[in-house]
Amino acid sequence: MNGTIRVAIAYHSAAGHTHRLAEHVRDGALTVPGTEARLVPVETLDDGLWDTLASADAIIFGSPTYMGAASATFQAFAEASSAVWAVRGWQDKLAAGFTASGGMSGDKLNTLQQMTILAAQHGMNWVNLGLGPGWHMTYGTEFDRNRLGFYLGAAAQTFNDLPAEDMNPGDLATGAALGARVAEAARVVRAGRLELAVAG
Ligand SMILES: Cc1cc2nc3c(=O)[nH]c(=O)nc-3n(C[C@H](O)[C@H](O)[C@H](O)COP(=O)(O)O)c2cc1C
Repeated sequence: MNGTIRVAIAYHSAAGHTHRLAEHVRDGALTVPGTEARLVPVETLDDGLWDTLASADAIIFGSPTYMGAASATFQAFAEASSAVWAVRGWQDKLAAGFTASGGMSGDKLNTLQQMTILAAQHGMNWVNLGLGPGWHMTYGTEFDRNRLGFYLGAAAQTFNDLPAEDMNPGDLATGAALGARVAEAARVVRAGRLELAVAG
C-alpha cells in the first residue's frame, strides 16, 4: 500500500444515535487495509478539526435529520467550510453521507441531498451507498442492510423513545458498508493517481 488512507467522519449528534452510526461508519472504513478513520464531531470548529479534514482523502458527512434537513449544528459547520471552499481546499477529495431520524422516511433524503450539494460546491467526488434495497421482498426483514432503500448514502431510523444502544442492527451494518465503500474507493483513487504519476 502506498501510504495510509485517511477517512474523516465529520458529524453532529445531539442524542447519540448519529454518533453510534458514525462509529459503525468508522469501523467499516477500518476494515479496509491501510486505512486510518477518525470521528470528527463538528460541534467545535477549531484548528484541529480543519487540519484533520484537510489531510483526509475522504470526508464522510453525518447529521441527524431535524425538521427535514441537516441539523443547525451541522449546517453551521457547512457554512464555516466556506473558508475552505474559497481556496478549493477539499477539491477532488471523496465525500459521502449518512443520517438518522425518527421516521422511516422522516425526509432523510433531503439531508443526504444537502450533503451532496455541499460536496459538489467543494468540488468533491460523491461516493454513493452502493447497496441494493433491503426489506423489499416478502422474504426480506427489517434487519436487512439498507432496509430503508436509500442510494445516496446511509440512512438509519431511530425510535425517539429508545437509546442509541437499541438502534436497528441492519442500519448500523449499512453505515459500516458505507465506511468500507468509501475507504476502498479512496484506496483505488490513491493507487490510480500514483500509477498516473509514474506513467507521466
Ligand atoms: C428538533 C428536532 C427535529 C426533528 N425532526 C425530525 C424530522 O424531520 N424527521 C424525523 O424523522 N425525525 C426528526 N427528529 C427526530 C431525530 O431525527 C431523531 O431523534 C434522531 O435519531 C436524533 O439523532 P441524534 O440522536 O444523533 O441527535 C427530530 C428531532 C428533533 C430534536
